[in-house]
Amino acid sequence: MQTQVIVMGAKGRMGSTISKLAMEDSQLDLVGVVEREDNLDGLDSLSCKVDSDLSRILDSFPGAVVIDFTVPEASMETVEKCSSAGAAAVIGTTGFTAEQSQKLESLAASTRLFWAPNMSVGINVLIQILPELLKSLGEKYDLEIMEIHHKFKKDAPSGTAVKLAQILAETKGLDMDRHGVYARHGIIGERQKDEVGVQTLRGGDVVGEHTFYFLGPGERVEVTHRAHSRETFAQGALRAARWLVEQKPGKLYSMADIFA
Ligand SMILES: NC(=O)C1=CN([C@@H]2O[C@H](COP(=O)(O)OP(=O)(O)OC[C@H]3O[C@@H](n4cnc5c(N)ncnc54)[C@H](OP(=O)(O)O)[C@@H]3O)[C@@H](O)[C@H]2O)C=CC1
Ligand SMILES: O=C(O)C1=N[C@H](C(=O)O)C[C@H](O)C1
Repeated sequence: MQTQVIVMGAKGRMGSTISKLAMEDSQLDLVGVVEREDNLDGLDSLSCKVDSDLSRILDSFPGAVVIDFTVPEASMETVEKCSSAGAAAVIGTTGFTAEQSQKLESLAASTRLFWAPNMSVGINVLIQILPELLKSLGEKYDLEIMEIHHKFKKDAPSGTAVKLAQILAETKGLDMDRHGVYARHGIIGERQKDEVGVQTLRGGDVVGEHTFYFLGPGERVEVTHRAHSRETFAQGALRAARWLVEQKPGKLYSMADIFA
């Protein structure tokens, strides 16, 4: 039985990649794509329903999984529509406010919802193992994170850096709301022991690069993840869609649930 998928933002960098791979996946049926009213041309090659209104497509395919890698305000609208229609949603969008994230958590009680800021295997394996590395290194090792992305990226720091910074900060007994340092400039004085620095670089066509620095006495450990193609994220999103369709509402699922 094929899993029906609907892709939001089908002309976007991620939406177009996900649509392409969905068409090539024998376990999936790309039944619809959504783009803005004034941007619907050139999508006929996808051989599926093309519309500017998700609800109209969901009327035809109520059992579909909606995949949304767009912008926060659009993704929130997607989730609301899926919740009303009883459809499942895989969200890859980053840059949500705290309120929007809370809304996703609350809607997940009654809607099959999946959100991950990075759907590559590599980053999600690092989410599992970096806390243990940091614990093993001990409290003398300062934590800093740097991320590099293409010049078109609208949010900063990346959702990946935000998520891993919080996880690793908590491993050190810290909290990014209090201990996060996102810019350093001028006479800043000595680095405090309880700082966690997150630095952002933007330029070129970098798909996504994250380096985690563990800086200790006389040595440092650096762990870098480099995404070479958006297909790594798209394959993760399609894997999540195949998995989510079999789940029940109850929590905001993430890649850790698939890896479990
Ligand atoms: N979780 C993960 O693994 C990954 C997450 N991402 C995240 O996915 C998101 C999208 O990234 P990317 O594909 O590079 O971005 P793009 O800008 O290439 O695509 C965004 C899409 O959203 C659409 N869009 C923008 N604004 C609106 C709106 N107000 N209403 C409806 N649709 C809208 C755009 O449509 P239009 O073309 O008409 O403007 C476009 O199709 C980002 O948040 C990024 O961080 C990216 C890669 C991996
Ligand atoms: O905007 C992107 O491109 C990416 N965004 C995600 C993030 O913000 O972490 C994931 C990936 O790094 C690519």
